[in-house]
Amino acid sequence: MTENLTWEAHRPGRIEVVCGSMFSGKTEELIRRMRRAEFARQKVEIFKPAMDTRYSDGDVVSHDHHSIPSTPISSSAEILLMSSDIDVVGIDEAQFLDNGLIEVCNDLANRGIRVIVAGLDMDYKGIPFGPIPALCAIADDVTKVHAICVKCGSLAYVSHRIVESDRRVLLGETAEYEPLCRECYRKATAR
Ligand SMILES: Nc1ncnc2c1ncn2[C@@H]1O[C@H](COP(=O)(O)OP(=O)(O)O)[C@@H](O)[C@H]1O
Ligand SMILES: Cc1cn([C@H]2C[C@H](O)[C@@H](COP(=O)(O)O)O2)c(=O)[nH]c1=O
Ligand SMILES: [Zn+2]
Repeated sequence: MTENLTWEAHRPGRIEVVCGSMFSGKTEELIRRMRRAEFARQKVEIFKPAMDTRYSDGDVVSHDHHSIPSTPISSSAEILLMSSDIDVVGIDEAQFLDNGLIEVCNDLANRGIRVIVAGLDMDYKGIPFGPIPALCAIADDVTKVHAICVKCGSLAYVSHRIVESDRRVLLGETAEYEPLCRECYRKATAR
């Protein structure tokens, strides 16, 4: 774990990215970091794309049903408008937000705000997803988390879609996706 453990005491602006496949623990890790910031009496605000209505309209909810209140947004620019006077900004499901998010996160960090972004690094085809790759490039810290491959038990690296659809955005959970390792994904998608 490369989280900066001295952050609570010093409060430099920074960008942290938590990325990985579905079920890898991104949301749990985001909630953990936000709760620790609250214990440190930091003012926190969590955002998520309004279109992510999977478990709740308002809360960020993990697959294990841990939750934290959030503000749904339709565009990354709304984060800037709502972050004055905030110490720590959290953003979940950031792969669904527009590329303006990269500049927004930079602006916030340059103002001294700690920004924690969680999102899918790749879509179901294994292609880098939305603003996440660029955010990894400019981040001060990147944590890649891993689910367990449901076929063989090794570390998963990608989310395999198990329903018929070639839309990039398709909300879902275990009925629609399974985390697989490279080898099992290759076998599952071989024609
Ligand atoms: N194959 C799996 N590997 C690891 N965790 C899984 C798996 N399937 C379900 N889970 C559950 O998902 C939880 C992580 O949920 P969450 O933080 O919402 O992940 P993410 O945001 O990365 O999709 C784990 O604590 C575990 O209870
Ligand atoms: C791979 C992939 C996923 N999605 C959707 C499915 C879920 O609603 C979210 C990911 O949520 P999680 O917290 O990471 O489990 O994204 C998608 O729309 N397209 C994809 O390719
Ligand atoms: Zn496997």
